[in-house]
Amino acid sequence: MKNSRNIKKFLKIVFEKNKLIASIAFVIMLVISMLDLSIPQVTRLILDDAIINNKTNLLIKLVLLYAIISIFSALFTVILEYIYSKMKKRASIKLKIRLLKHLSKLSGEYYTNIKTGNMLSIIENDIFIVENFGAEILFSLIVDGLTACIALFFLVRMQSDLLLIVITLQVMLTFIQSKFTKVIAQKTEEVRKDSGNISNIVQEYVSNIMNVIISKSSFNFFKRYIKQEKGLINKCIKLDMIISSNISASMILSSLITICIYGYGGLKIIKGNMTIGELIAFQQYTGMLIGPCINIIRSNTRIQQSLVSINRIFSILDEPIIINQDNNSSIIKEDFSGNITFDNVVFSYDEDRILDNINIEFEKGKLTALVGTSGCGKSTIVNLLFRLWDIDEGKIMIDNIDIKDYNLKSLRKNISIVTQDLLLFDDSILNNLTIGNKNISKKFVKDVCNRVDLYDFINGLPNGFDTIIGEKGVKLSGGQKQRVAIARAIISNSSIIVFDEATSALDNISQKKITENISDLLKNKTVIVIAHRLSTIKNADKIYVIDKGRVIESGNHEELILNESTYYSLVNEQKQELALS
Ligand SMILES: Nc1ncnc2c1ncn2[C@@H]1O[C@H](COP(=O)(O)OP(=O)(O)OP(=O)(O)O)[C@@H](O)[C@H]1O
Repeated sequence: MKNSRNIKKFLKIVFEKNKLIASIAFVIMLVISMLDLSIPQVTRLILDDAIINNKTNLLIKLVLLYAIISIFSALFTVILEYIYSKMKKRASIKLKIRLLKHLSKLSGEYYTNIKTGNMLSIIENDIFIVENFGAEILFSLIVDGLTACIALFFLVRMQSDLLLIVITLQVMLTFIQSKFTKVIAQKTEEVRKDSGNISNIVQEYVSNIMNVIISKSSFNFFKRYIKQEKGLINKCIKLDMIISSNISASMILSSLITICIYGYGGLKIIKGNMTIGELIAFQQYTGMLIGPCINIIRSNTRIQQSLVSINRIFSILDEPIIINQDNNSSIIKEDFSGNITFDNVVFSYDEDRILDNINIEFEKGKLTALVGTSGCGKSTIVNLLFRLWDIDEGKIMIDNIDIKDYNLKSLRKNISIVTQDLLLFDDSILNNLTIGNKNISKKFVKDVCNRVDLYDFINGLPNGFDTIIGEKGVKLSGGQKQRVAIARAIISNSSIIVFDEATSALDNISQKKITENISDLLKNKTVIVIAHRLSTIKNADKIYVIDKGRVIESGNHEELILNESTYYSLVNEQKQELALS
C-alpha cells in the first residue's frame, strides 16, 4: 500500500511537465522494438530465399534492408538515450530541491533527531538510484512485454515442439531469477543502511576535523569507522556473490536453450522438417523472447532496489510540517514594532517540562536580559520565539498578535539571532555579512564593521571584503567570527535582535567597546541578551532571572542587587571567581 502510493507520487514528479517528451520516448521505443522484430524475418528470407535459390538481386536488396533497419534502430536508440537522460536529470534535480526545501520547513524536534549522514545519503545516493527508475523502466516493461508476445507468436507459428522445450527452460530461468531477486533486494537494503551509518561517522569526523585533532579522538573515530566498514565489506561481498551467481545461473540456462535449438533444430533440418533460415530466425526470436523476459525480471530487482530509495526519499517528503508556515489568513509584516509578550508559556521538548508558566515581556527600544544557570531554559525561550518549536500552553505575542498568526517567513525575517555556533559560509566576508543581499549599501556595511571593530582587520586582508573566509570561517579567530555575527545581525536590520552568548569569545574591554558603539543602531529595536557574564548585562533595562524553567526574579541590576536574592548571589559568585583568577 505504502509502496504503491510512494511510486505513484514519485512518477507524478517524474512526468510533471515531461508528458510530451515521455510520449515521444514511448513511441520511439515501440519503433525500435518493431524494427528489431523484423530482423529475423529478413534473415530467414536471406537464407531460405535469396541464398538457397541463388537470387543475387534479392540478396543485395535484403542485405541493404537489414543494414537500414540496423542503422535506424541504432539511431533511435541514441535519441531515446538523450531523452531519458534529460528526463532523469530533470526529475532528480526536482526531487533534490523539494527535499532541501521541505527540510527547511520542519520543526526543531526533527532537526534534533536528524542524522546528517543519513540525510546526505538520501539526498545523494538514493536520488541517484531512483534516477534510473521512472519513464525508462516503465516503458521498457511495456515494450519488453510486447516484444516477448510478438516473438512468441512467431515462434508458435514456426516450431511449436521446439518452442515447448524452450519454454520449459524459460520457466526454470524465470523461477531462479525471481528467487534471486528477492534476496538481492533484501541484501541491498542492508548495505544501504550500513552505508548511511558510515556516512554519519565520516561526516562527523570531516566536519569537526580540527576538534577531532585537538580532542585526540581520531583513534575512537577509526575504531568505530573500521568496525562499520568491515561489516559493510562482508555484506557487499555477499551481495556481489549473489548477483554474480544469479548472472551465471541465467547464462547456463540460456546456453542450454541455444544447445537445444541447435541440437533438436539441427535434427529437424536433417530430417527435412525445418530450413536453415527458419532455424536462425527461430534462434533470433528465442533471443527476443528470453531477453525481454530476463529484462522484466531484472527490472523487478531494480524496482525493488529503487523502492527502498523511493520510500527513504518520501520518509522525508512526507514528514509533516508541524510548524504551520502560512495559513491563508496569516499576517505578513515587513516591520514589527517589536513588543514581545510570553503569556503563561508552558513547553516541554519531550516529557520533562522545560518552561513552566513563563511570563516575560521584551519591549521595543529596550534591552532585556535573560540570566540563569546552565540548562534553565534561556535558549529555549529564543527557539520558541523563532517558532522552531510551538509551545504547549499559553501564548507568545508580538505587537499583541499571536506569533502563530504571522506568516512564518515574515516572522523570522524580523528576528535576528546571534548565537555562539554561528553559521559561516565558505564565501567572501561581504557575502557572509550581508547573506548575499545585494541591496544593502556598502557604506552601511563598512560603518557597522567599524563599530564592531572589524573594519581594520577586513581592510588588511588580501582582497578586503571579497576575501574568502574558508569553510565555517576557518580563517577567522573566535572573536572575529563573533564580530561578523554581530555585524550580520545589525546589517539585517531586523526589529528584534537576540544575542545568545554572542560575546563569549570577546574580552571585557572589546565587548564593552562594541556594545557602546552599536547602542545607537539598536535604539529602536527589541534587544534580548542571554549572557553568563553578568557584567555584560549590567545596563539592561530589565533582567529576568530564570531557574528550572520559571522566572524567579525580575528588575534592573540595581533593583535585583537590592533584592539580595538569586541574581545577587550569582553576581557575587562571579565576582569571587574573577578575584580568584
Ligand atoms: N532539542 C532539544 N531536545 C530535547 N531537550 C533539549 C533540547 N534543547 C535543549 N534541551 C534541554 O532543555 C533544557 C534547557 O535548555 P536551554 O538550551 O534552553 O538552556 P540554557 O539556559 O540556554 O542553557 P545554557 O546557558 O547552557 O545555554 C536543557 O535541560 C536541555 O537539555
